[in-house]
Amino acid sequence: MSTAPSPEPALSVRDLRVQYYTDAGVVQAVNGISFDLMPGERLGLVGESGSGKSTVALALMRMIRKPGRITGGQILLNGTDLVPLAERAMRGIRAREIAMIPQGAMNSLNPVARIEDQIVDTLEDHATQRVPKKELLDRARSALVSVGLRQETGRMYPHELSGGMKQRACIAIAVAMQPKVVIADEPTSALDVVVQRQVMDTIVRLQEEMGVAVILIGHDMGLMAQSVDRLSVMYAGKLAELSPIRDIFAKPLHPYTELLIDSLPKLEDRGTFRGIPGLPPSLKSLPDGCLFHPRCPKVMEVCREEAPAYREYRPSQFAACHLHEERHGEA
Ligand SMILES: Nc1ncnc2c1ncn2[C@@H]1O[C@H](COP(=O)(O)OP(=O)(O)OP(=O)(O)O)[C@@H](O)[C@H]1O
Repeated sequence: MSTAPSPEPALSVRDLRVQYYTDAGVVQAVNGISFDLMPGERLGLVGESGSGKSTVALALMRMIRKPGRITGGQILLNGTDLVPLAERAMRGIRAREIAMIPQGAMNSLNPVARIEDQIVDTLEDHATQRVPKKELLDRARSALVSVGLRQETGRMYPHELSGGMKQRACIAIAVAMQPKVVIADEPTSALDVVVQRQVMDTIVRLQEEMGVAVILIGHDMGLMAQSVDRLSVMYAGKLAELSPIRDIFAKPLHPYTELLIDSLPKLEDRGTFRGIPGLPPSLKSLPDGCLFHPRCPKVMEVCREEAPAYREYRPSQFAACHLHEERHGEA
């Protein structure tokens, strides 16, 4: 029996660490995370506010600024580790190979420039050779059409666009260079639910048409459920779990994932809100053992002392939890 070789990941992240050196102490924002993003995959990244999601996104783009620094790990894109790359080399990769729709992007559009000119600027900034303006404009306009906007939208200024249109314009800017990896940091926040769905559908459709690999960052597991192939759950700068979307809802490995799923609003318990008791730890002084142990309903003695390893406990399901370590030992 022959098995087809599995494709090379579009992006491989290994033991990535980022710290912010603030006057109040060192913030350990990303504490050693590892994952592979496969070509054409949609990978979700959820977690509470402050769990380090945006820091991961910025690190992957090599855009961490002072007082922050990548303190360890590898980011492998087409076999090249981006971490030690000189900024000059990185400039040739950003937008062309890996692009980001930053958090709040739609409010950072230049208010005095037409939308198509903003796309042309990005294309010009990252072009390796001089391209005639007419061709750049054509590419900008087709990027707008690809995100479901009319070509004429390109002649408009940001204030003439609705929130959903502005966010689509930002997506057009990110995909105009046809990168292999796109990171969308909370692309639907500040939009109403109907427009959220439309923007998410646009990202999914574009991903399918372009075959690009996408990392979607957000809070809303429900919205993610309908849009991603696999979901990763971040807690206090680490990955608690990464599983295919069906498995994560059907049989989550990590108690934190279970609690996140339980806290999703359900029709049958209208009016009640089930939150997760307690607060995440301060990233300036992390607890010993498992970072989730002070809030974990299934805490065991070992969880207070030893950090659990992040492993593949079931086929394609990764987690860091001693509950499975025991079973692992028995197996
Ligand atoms: N420029 C900075 N300087 C100092 N600390 C920072 C900086 N940026 C982020 N942090 C800290 O790093 C930690 C992770 O922040 P990050 O923004 O990555 O989290 P997040 O999960 O994206 O949160 P949110 O969902 O609210 O965007 C937080 O404790 C935050 O206060």
